[in-house]
Amino acid sequence: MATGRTHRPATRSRGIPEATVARLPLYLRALTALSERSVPTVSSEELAAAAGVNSAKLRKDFSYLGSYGTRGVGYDVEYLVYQISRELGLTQDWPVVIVGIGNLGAALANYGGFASRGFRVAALIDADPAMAGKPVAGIAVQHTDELESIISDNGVSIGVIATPAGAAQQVCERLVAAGVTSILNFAPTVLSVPDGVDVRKVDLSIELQILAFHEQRKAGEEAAQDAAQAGATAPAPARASRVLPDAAATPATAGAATGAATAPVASADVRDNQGPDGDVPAVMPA
Ligand SMILES: NC(=O)c1ccc[n+]([C@@H]2O[C@H](COP(=O)([O-])OP(=O)(O)OC[C@H]3O[C@@H](n4cnc5c(N)ncnc54)[C@H](O)[C@@H]3O)[C@@H](O)[C@H]2O)c1
Repeated sequence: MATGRTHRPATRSRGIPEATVARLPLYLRALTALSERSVPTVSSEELAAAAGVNSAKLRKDFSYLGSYGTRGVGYDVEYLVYQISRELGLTQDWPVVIVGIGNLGAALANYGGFASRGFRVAALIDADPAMAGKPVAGIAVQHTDELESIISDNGVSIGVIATPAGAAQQVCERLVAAGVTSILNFAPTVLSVPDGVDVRKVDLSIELQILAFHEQRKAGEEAAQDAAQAGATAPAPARASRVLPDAAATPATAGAATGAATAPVASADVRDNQGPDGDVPAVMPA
């Protein structure tokens, strides 16, 4: 993938930790909002609060970009927008194809946030012949028969998969064979790709499960506080048993929250995506 190695030291693009890269879009979003309000400079504390990150982490992250701010003044908003955009490769146009134009694919196609961040939806592709030629978000859907020529004609390197899980691996293989080297996968399945191909996976049901985990922990903490405030009169074993039933209810809570809020994601999908990670971002490596 073109990342401008000619004008940047290779060590910089390689030396940025993945966790920092994952936070750069958060900084960029906060900085873009400041830029739109014509705010010229921002302190690390203000920017960290706006991005939801701690300020020491932010300063460390920006040191990887070679950006240290000015003491007493802060960071130059416009310059930082440019620096982060360049680091993320957003100073160039990225044509993207979306494959699978059902509920989710159509919603993604209609999302204005891609274009405003440099991702141009070059084509919408679906296997259903009845969809061919139908406009979605102002773009005529094309049949999968044309997938290879669409990729090469538009120089597409990023593909979005929004097909049912069962079709995703085959779609992925066709995309990769046609020249796509980065895939954003919404289908609830793990994709196998050759070396050199990056896959990121989005799973909202996992996010809901993480929220459910925090909800039950908060409930547990509140119960423990109540028990502590109740004081010496209550016997210790009774207090302990008051917290435990909530914790035991966690799996059911997570399942219910997921099923209710993400109707398209079947319960089998949720099981497929449960992993050992304690804190999985909305977009994660596949
Ligand atoms: N990651 C998430 O948070 C999240 C949320 C919602 C849905 N999903 C997943 O996204 C996918 C799509 O969901 P949906 O509700 O839009 O489904 P949908 O049934 O509405 O749409 C799927 C589309 O894919 C097309 N399709 C099927 N096989 C294809 C193939 N081989 N090549 C190209 N197109 C093909 C179908 O014709 C259909 O238009 C599902 O896998 C679902 O589980 C993920």
